[in-house]
Amino acid sequence: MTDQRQRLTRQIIDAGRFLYGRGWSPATSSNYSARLAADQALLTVSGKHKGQLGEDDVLATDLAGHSLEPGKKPSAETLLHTQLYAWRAEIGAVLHTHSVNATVLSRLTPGDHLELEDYELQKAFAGVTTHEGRVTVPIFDNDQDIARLALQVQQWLDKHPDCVGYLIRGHGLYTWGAQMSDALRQIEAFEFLFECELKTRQVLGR
Ligand SMILES: CSC[C@@H](O)[C@@H](O)C(=O)COP(=O)(O)O
Ligand SMILES: [Zn+2]
Repeated sequence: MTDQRQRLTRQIIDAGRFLYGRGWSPATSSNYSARLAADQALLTVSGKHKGQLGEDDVLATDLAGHSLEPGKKPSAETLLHTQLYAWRAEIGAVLHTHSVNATVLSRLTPGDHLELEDYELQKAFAGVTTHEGRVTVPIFDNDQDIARLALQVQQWLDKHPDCVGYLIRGHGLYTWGAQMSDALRQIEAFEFLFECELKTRQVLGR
């Protein structure tokens, strides 16, 4: 194994322990990845408990989502990762989680997006420097046809190049960053903000 693969594998395993520990990756849900090379990603295999990943529970793919390791079963949502690496050369890590708050908020929000505004923590997102602005989070209807879902996502990204993450309704969150630490920071920020949104709605009876 190359040093680079070993380092990224460790980051994925550690991310899984952390995200499972926070309750954001229950019951084998979620998938994680890191860019292995300009034209390759390293992704979690399908169906594993994400709090108990081992060194063999990742595989390399090309950016069209094809496995480069035939003996291993790639994540069902591989394409949702590789499309991001193909979209932006600066993306180095992608995380997908299934928290209660992301799931409930996406179900309670009608329409195709959610606006986060006036929160200081918006500054945890790449490119955001003030609370005085809106972070728009698209919400795509869930779809078991991942290629079709990836097409919807791509259409949004092409029109909104500053997008920092998205929700899939009743399913979960995708976000990304230059490094694994950036993607983890954004997951935490989204989770904090989703909880604020849900609590605010509860208090206001909305
Ligand atoms: C355990 S249900 C969750 C899955 O259907 C899927 O949404 C998911 O996040 C994990 O799929 P995986 O194929 O393990 O990467
Ligand atoms: Zn999922």
